[in-house]
Amino acid sequence: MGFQKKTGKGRLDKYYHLAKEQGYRARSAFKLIQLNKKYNFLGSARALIDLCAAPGGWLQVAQKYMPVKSVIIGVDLVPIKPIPNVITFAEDILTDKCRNRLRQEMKTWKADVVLHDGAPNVGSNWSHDAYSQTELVLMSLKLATEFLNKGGTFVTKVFRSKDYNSLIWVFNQLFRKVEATKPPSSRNVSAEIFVVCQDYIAPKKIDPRFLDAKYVFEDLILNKTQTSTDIFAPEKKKNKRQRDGYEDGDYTLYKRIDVMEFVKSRDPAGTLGNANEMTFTTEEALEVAKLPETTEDILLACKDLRILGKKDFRRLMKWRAGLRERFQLEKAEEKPKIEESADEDDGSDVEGEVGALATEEMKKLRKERKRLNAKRQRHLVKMQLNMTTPTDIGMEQDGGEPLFRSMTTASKQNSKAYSGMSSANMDDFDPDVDLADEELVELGGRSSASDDSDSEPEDEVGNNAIDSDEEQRLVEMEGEMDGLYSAYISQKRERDAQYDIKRKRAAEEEFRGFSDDEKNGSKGFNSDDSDSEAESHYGSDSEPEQELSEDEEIRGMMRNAKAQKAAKRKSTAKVELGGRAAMWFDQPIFKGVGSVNLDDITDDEAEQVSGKRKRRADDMDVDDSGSDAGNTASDDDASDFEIASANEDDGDPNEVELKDEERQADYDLATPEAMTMIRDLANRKTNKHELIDKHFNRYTFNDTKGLPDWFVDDEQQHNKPALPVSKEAVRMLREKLKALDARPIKKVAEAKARKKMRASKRIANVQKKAESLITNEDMTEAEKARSIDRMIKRATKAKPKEKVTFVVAKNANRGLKGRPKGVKGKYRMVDSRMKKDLRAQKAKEKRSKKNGGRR
Ligand SMILES: C[S@@+](CC[C@H](N)C(=O)[O-])C[C@H]1O[C@@H](n2cnc3c(N)ncnc32)[C@H](O)[C@@H]1O
Repeated sequence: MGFQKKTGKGRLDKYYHLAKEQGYRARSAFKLIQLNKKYNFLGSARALIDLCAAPGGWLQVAQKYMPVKSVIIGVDLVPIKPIPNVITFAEDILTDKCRNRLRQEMKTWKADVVLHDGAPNVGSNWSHDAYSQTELVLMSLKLATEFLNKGGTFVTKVFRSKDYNSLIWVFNQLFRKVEATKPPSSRNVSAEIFVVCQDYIAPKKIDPRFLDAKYVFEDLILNKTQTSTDIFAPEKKKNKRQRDGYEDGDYTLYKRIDVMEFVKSRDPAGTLGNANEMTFTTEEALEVAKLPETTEDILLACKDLRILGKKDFRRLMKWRAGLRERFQLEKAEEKPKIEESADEDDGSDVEGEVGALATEEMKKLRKERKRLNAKRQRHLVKMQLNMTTPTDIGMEQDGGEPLFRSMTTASKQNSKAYSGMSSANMDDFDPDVDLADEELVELGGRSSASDDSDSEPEDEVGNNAIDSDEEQRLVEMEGEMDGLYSAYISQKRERDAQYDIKRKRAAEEEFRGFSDDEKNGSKGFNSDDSDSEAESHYGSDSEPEQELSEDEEIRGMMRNAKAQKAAKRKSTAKVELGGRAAMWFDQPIFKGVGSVNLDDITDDEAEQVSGKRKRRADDMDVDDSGSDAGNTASDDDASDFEIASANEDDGDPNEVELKDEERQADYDLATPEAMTMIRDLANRKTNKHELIDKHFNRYTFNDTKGLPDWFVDDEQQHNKPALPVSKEAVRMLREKLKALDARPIKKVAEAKARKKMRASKRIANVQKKAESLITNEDMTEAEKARSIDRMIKRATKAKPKEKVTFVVAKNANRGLKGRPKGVKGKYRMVDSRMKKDLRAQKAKEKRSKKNGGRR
């Protein structure tokens, strides 16, 4: 489908093109442009050091935006192609050699700005890269403390990783203002964040531990109860520093899991929410892939777990349930418990006796309950057949135990059996296994069939009960699915940095730093909407504890989800500190560090260049968040799948200003091109990014300045890319049009409706008359039938067309206004010519009929 430009990072986006057009060596140049636009640190700077500067994009920007004759020094591992008025050299910034060289170049000067955009040469070992990056940041900070003027600015790139908070804390010790932000030119998929540290304090003495990686990163311990935090407060679970990549705290990596991980997981919703793709790699998984139940839809859903709609989610859960049964996972998980209880029985003799007595007692109790349950089942059925009333049942309750409470509980238990998501399988039911009360009730219908004491034929009764239970189960399952789905959504959101960025962009049109969010009490993350949403899902928290059976997986999953939610609510990135760090972290300056937010900046720079360009593809974006999400609804709600609007992504002011009607027009699916795009999006043959990419061509950034208006208009009208059109889309559109054509025009439809109404009135009249006729005892049946027949004929007989009298407008009738004398009924004024013509035409028609149609 069309052309696709791909690079290692996924695509060549508009900033790539912009950079090319403006002669920047790297697209990253726009990051500095946008950062400077917000913080304006280049305009007044007289000396700047760029650490990790190759190929020199940032140096070019610095040279352009700083006053002439400023000192600009760039260093990188690799040599940098010369830039006028910029000093560059190749060194490793981690070495003393580099520091000495910098001292040499700076002489007595101090820098106003130190930049650091370093990134280790990314290899396959992500954890190593993330670690190296953090080291680079700390080293560049070290260099900054040496070379920066008091009041100077340090700009650094950091990755969202476990060490993020620690770094921010250190920055806060040395600078008066620290803000984390993500310029629009930084890809959302990238884990990078830029931290702008302003107003260097320049303390006389700096505690060396501030800049010591071992000290800075090892002292943080996260509160154990915290299971998840926002994307800026990644969790840490161990006292020791974990250099194992982003698994715990960072949610930006593309994560693949094997399907069996999902199948075996006790928290399938969380597992789905945490991953991007499920693959069939293990032996078991390959076997699963061959199964007939592993349908095309399942495979598709596995491919992109980020856009699972409710339907897909449900499908995956059911598929998982089937697989768990196939692999007998439920039984496997249950067995140890049974064995355990057997072990417990091997106690001392006294314990054995007590145990035996208890067992005896239990048996009696169970028998009694079985009997009771059977009775209740019968009553239920009777009630369903209107043979009794609910009060009858209530009267028969033993010990005031409410029947319906038990039934509800039972059905709750049943729901797991129905959904196949847990261990209780009706077919596997063994009456000898020690059952929970609710389970007894649940299976009452069945067990009573084998209970001799209740000799009544109960097969039917049992079935009916099961049917009604099944209905309940269905409802329950739906409820639980909703809960699980929302757990999946919230897990996904937590992980999904993109979501937060989009949300922020939608909420804020301005490029602002995280200090604004601090003002909001870090509302953005800690009191995430999803929480309240989740609360509503788990609003039934008031359910009595006992109703939660230990072994149920669904309940387990629900509990997990609840716990996650609860922890998330509490998770204001509560950090527990060890040693002296606790004191430091208590300082007011550290407040809010745990709640750093990403910000977005407007994309004016891009707009300037791109002029009036319109990206129709962006407008084609579908926003489900009518679901979750917007998407949020969309999201939230998930919409079934989420493609954020172009505005959210790009902050394109032109598009923000689009009027509703214009949008309407752009969203119209009246063209086969639009229909093709939407179909491809919906069928996941393409995605938003591909669509956007496809709409960039070599004319995209053509400057229209200075061109005559007629030319620009002409271009706008005719210079459009030829969009792909699929046969299917054309067919659908044609059908749509056909259906439209088939509709009668309004006036005809109204006339037909009037006719119909008149006819139905006549029929109603006839009916009335017929009724009175039937009760007439003076008439014989034959007479009645005849007169009804007549009435019907009269009512349905079409009225003869009223004759139209033609009046020739001559003599007294010439120029007459109003009805001519002596003419009754419909009339029409004609001149003599017309009358003759009509007569001639009629004669002609008559003749041609006589001659068999020949003239
Ligand atoms: C993203 S690029 C910088 C791009 C630059 N800001 C620009 O606009 O052109 C990251 C650079 O960091 C450099 N780098 C990584 N580790 C380094 C180190 N230890 N010392 C110096 N440079 C390093 C890499 O060579 C790479 O050129």
